[in-house]
Amino acid sequence: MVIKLKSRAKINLSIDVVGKREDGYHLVEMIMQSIDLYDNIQIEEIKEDKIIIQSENKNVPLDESNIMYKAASLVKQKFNIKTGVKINLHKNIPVAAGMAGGSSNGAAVLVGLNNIWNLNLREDELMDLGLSLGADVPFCIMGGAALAQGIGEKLTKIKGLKDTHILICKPNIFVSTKDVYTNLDMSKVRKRPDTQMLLDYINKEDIKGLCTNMENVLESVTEKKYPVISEIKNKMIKYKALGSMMSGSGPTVFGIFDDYEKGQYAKENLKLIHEETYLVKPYGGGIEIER
Ligand SMILES: C[C@@](CO)(OP(=O)(O)O)[C@H](O)COP(=O)(O)OP(=O)(O)OC[C@H]1O[C@@H](n2ccc(N)nc2=O)[C@H](O)[C@@H]1O
Ligand SMILES: Nc1ncnc2c1ncn2[C@@H]1O[C@H](COP(=O)(O)OP(=O)(O)O)[C@@H](O)[C@H]1O
Repeated sequence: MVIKLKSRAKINLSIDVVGKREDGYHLVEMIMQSIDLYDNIQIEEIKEDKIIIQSENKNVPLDESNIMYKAASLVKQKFNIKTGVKINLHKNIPVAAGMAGGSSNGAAVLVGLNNIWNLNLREDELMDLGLSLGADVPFCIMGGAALAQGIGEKLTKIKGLKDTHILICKPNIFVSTKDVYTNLDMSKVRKRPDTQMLLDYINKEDIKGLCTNMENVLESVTEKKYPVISEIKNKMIKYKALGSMMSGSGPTVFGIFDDYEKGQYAKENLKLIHEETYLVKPYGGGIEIER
């Protein structure tokens, strides 16, 4: 059996850190939004008891460290499955970018194998399984838009963005999420988000209110190290984005536009310098099985 999936990226419309767990993981409050930028994944069942990962993207590991390998291995062990899978990944989501590309790929493999091996796991069971692969994996399974708490796994669905255009721009640097959290010093954070106020703006569809008040405390680490992030944010505003911010641990910067033409103009200009620039729409779902 062969199954094809769309594995979608996310952006964070806000990130606050409200505490730290004993194991070093940070307690967060984040507003998550799926976007219609996706990787294509094909999973094929094979007779041998093996997990084979293939990708044409040179930045993606093909060994046991690939989160898709970890997801398949977890399912095989938990359900004592003796056949294997060949997984092919076509990457469109920038790698190590703050857009949960890897987490989304892991989520897609869980959803795909649930289908291939008729495991009949409910979405909440898949999300519990996904948490052991990474803090953002449960959200990637659910998709749409959510308030994320805990370490990112306590999810409350929210309405999310609709009629906006989101310009994604990833400068050619690679950021480690672990390093960013490790170097975070909350006393150096200039401004923290008022999460409830942002949720109210989203609920009222007041995109301007959202855009002028979005904050990501992780910018204090990544933006300081890489000035190119501030440069892209300034350009987004110059090209008439309603607001611009870094996503996740970075380095991707996004800008929100209410007008397609303005977004397109900004894209054409930013793409001259930063190859990985995409104009996308918010998306209301998570992983999608292609029939
Ligand atoms: C920052 C965020 C915002 O959505 O996204 P990305 O930048 O990765 O896209 C997430 O919190 C990233 O989630 P995710 O990338 O799944 O994290 P994991 O793989 O579980 O953890 C990677 C490392 O980040 C740190 N980590 C992660 C999540 C969290 N709430 N606190 C942490 O301190 C831990 O040090 C961990 O070793
Ligand atoms: N399927 C995968 N796709 C992308 N990166 C992966 C994957 N599996 C493991 N990785 C590793 O995870 C790291 C973080 O990648 P990624 O998930 O794209 O970052 P982020 O969550 O910041 O967007 C990469 O540097 C890469 O080595």
